[in-house]
Amino acid sequence: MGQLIDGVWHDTWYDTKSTGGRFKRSVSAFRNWITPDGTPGPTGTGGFEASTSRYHLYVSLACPWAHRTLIMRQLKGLSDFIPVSVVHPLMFEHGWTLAQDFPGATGDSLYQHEYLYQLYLHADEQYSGRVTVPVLWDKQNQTIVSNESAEIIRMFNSAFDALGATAGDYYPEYLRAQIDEANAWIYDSVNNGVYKAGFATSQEAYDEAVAGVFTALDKLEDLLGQQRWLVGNQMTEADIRLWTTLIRFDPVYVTHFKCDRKRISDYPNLFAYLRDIYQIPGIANTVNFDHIRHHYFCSHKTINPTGIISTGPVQNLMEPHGRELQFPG
Ligand SMILES: N[C@@H](CCC(=O)N[C@@H](CS)C(=O)NCC(=O)O)C(=O)O
Repeated sequence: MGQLIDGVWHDTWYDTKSTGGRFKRSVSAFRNWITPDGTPGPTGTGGFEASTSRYHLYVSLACPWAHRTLIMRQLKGLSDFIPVSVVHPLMFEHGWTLAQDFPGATGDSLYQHEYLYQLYLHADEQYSGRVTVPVLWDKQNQTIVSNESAEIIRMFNSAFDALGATAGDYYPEYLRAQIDEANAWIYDSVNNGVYKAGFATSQEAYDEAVAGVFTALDKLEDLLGQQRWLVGNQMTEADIRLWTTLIRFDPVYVTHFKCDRKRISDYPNLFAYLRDIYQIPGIANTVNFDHIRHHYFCSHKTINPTGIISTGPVQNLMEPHGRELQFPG
């Protein structure tokens, strides 16, 4: 765990001293967009035209933000267009590494970098900031298109459609306002809420964050008892974004991040919704509990110094969920 400052790696944990024990996630630095014709997207510069052979994705299978991009890549049938490199699940003094001594860790097939921070330096040798996954890489210009998962999934959703991506729009025009609204409160209270609880270094910061997590889960339980999906009557990116946190909740966040008032399996609607999405063809293959559990329990030495991995819950994610019958059409 660390960061780059003017192109030099520094091994430092998150600073919560200046924020009253509160964890604040920094803003992603590379914000360009792949578009069908290479024109600029909502942020960044142009020149990143959709292509079937130009882009590459670096992910951690442990990371909920990177997991969003893997799910959208799967749903949109982009696996042949956008190959993936998977980092090692353990993250210590060099940050994410491309070591291969863990099943499923692929190494860096493009440049054989040892550490992910070297990829950031490859893009910008003076880079300052955190070195995070996911990273969407442009092989042609040898640079980072984007390291913001929320924007990468929108590119995957539509930029490759004319090149043969699988049909399906997970950010349809007519639902955008509602999706944006759902994303905003779910990000703050759930996706990032569990991290705020887990990385809090004051009781007050923890109490505030964990209350937010469970107020939001109670609200979601109620909502998902009335409708199959978060927004409208189709699966959207809002579901993908919520789901990558839910799938990690019982196996990790309950114990490791002290989000232990309830488990997802204690919420009937949330647990059925979790299984509904898990059982969509191709989705289960994006989930790797070995990477997830090893990463969190072993890498966060400040909150779990022994590195002991808890025994974990028994969950049957293949149990029928019945939501298609509960919400027909
Ligand atoms: N806003 C980013 C956040 C990505 C992020 O924070 N990834 C974590 C892994 S779960 C990471 O790489 N952390 C390393 C660090 O902060 O040094 C996104 O959604 O893409």
